[in-house]
Amino acid sequence: MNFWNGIDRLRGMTGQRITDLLGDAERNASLRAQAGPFLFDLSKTSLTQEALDLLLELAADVPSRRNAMFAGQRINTTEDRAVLHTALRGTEPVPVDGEDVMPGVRETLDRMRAFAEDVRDGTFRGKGGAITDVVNIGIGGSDLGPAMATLALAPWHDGPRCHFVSNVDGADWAETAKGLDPATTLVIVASKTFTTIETLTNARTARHWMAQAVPDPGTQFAALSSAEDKTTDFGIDPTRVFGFEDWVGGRYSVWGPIGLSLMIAVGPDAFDAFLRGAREMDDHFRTAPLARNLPVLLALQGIWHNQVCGYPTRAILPYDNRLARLPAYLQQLEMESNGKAVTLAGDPLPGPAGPVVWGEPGTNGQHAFYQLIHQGKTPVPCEFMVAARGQEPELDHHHRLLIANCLAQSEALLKGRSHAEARAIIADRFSGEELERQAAHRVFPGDRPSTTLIYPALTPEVLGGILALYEHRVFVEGVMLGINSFDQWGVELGKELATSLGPLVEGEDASAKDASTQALLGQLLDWRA
Ligand SMILES: O=P(O)(O)OC[C@H]1O[C@](O)(CO)[C@@H](O)[C@@H]1O
Repeated sequence: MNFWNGIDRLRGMTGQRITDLLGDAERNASLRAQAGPFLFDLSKTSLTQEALDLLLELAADVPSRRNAMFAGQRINTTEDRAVLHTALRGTEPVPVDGEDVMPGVRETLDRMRAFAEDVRDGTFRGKGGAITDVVNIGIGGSDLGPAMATLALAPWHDGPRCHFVSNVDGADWAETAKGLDPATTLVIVASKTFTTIETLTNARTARHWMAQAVPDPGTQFAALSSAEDKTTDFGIDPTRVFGFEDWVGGRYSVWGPIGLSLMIAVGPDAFDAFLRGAREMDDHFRTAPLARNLPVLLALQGIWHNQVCGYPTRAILPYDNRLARLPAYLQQLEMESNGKAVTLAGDPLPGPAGPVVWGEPGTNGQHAFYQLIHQGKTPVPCEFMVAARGQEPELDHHHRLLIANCLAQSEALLKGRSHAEARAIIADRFSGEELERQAAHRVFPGDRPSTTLIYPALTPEVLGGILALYEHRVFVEGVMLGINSFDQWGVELGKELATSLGPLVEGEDASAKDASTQALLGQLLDWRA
C-alpha cells in the first residue's frame, strides 16, 4: 500500500482514549519491547493493535533498505554515497566499490587509541608538560556528539579536562580560553570538510593564541577530517590527522575520529564499550522482527504522532542530568536528517516529514515548559527516559525521586484531571460561579501520549545503545516517508549568503540586498562606527 494512502486510513483509527486502550493486556504487550539493557514502553499512546499492524505493513520496505545500508550500497543518492557509520562500530567486512572498508576503520581506531593513550599518560606532551586540557573545535556533528557524550559519561572521565568550542561568536572561544594554559593544551580541530567557516575561524584564533607559548603551535594541534590536504596546509602533521570517508555523515560521526576527545576523556576501553553498545543495537535492528524491533517501534510511534495525528513537535525528556545535551544532539540527528520536503525522486511530499524536536532533562523541564505540555492546546508526544540506578549510590534518595517524577509525568499526561475532580479539590475555598471559573483553570485534558525508555544505568554501552536506537529510528522514518535522510542541502543557502554578506559588514555597498536587510545592516554599521 502507498504510504500516504496508509496514513489516510490510519487517520480513521485515531481518537481512542489511551486509558481505555490500556485495559487490553495483549495490545499493551505488543507495545512494550526489550532489547539488551533496554525496555521500551509505548503503551501510553493511542496506538491500537490495528493501527500498529497497518504501520508495520507500511514499513515493509525497511528490511531491504536496512540491508542495503549495512551492505554499503549508495543509498544517499543525492550525494552518491554509501551510509556506513555502522561500520565505525562494526566487526564484519563491508565492501564499498568491491573493497572492504573495515581494515581502514580498524587502523584509524588503533591510531586514535594509541594517540589517546599517549595524551592520557603524558607520553604526548605540550611545550609546558603533560596535556591538562583538550579543546575540541568543531560545529554540528563535529561538536554535538563528543560534547554530549563526554558530559553523559562524566563518571568515566579520568583523562585531561575537555572543552568544546563551536560558535563563531568570539565569546565561545574567549570564555573557554580564559582558564587555559596554551603550553599544556591540545587543540583538536574537528571538521569533516575542513572548510566550515566557524571551525576554521576558531581554529585560526586558537593557533594564534597557542603561538604565544608554543613556537610551533601546529605541534599541539590534531585534526579530525576527511580533507588531509587542507589539514596539512593548516600546519598539522599527518601523524596527528585522523581521517574518515565520505560515507560517514557529520551527524553520525561520533563513532570514529570525531569521537577522539571523548576517547581521550574516558579512555579507549570505555570508548570501546560505547561502540559495543551501539553495535548491539545494530544487531538487534538487523535481526529482531519488525514488531519487536525497538528502532522500528520508536519510528512507528513517530509516524503515528506526526504524520497521522498531526502533532508538529516531539519532546525528548531524559530524566538524567548528564544527558542534558541529548536533546540538542537529537535535534541535529532528526531535523537535519528528516527535515525534508521532497521524496527521493524529487517529488513534493504530500504531507509533513520530520517534526520539531526539542527537550530538556527532567526534572528541570517540569518547572519550565511542562505547563504547555499538560494544558496547552496542542499535544506534545513526550519521549521519557530514565535509568534504574544513578551513578551516585550515596545519593540514591535523589534517584528515587527522579524515577518517581519521570513516571508521575507520564501518568499525569495520561490521566489528566476532569472539571469535577478539579472542582472537588477547591470546593472548600470557592463556591458558585467562582468555583466553576477557578476549576476550569485546574483541568488537565489528559489522554496525552508519551513513551518511556528505561535501562539499568547510564553506562558507555547504554549511551551507545540509545544513540544507535535513535539513529535507526530516523532511518526507519526516512524509509517510510521515501526521503533521503542523509543529505542536508537545507544548510547551504544560509552559508552562501553569509559569505556574500561578509564584505557588506565591512562596509561595502549593500544596495543589492532587500530593504529589511539594508535597514538592519545600516543600523548595525552605525552602532559599530
Ligand atoms: O564537520 P564539518 O565539515 O565542519 O561540518 C560540520 C557540520 O556542518 C554541516 O555540514 C551542516 O551544518 C553538518 O552536517 C555538519 O555536522
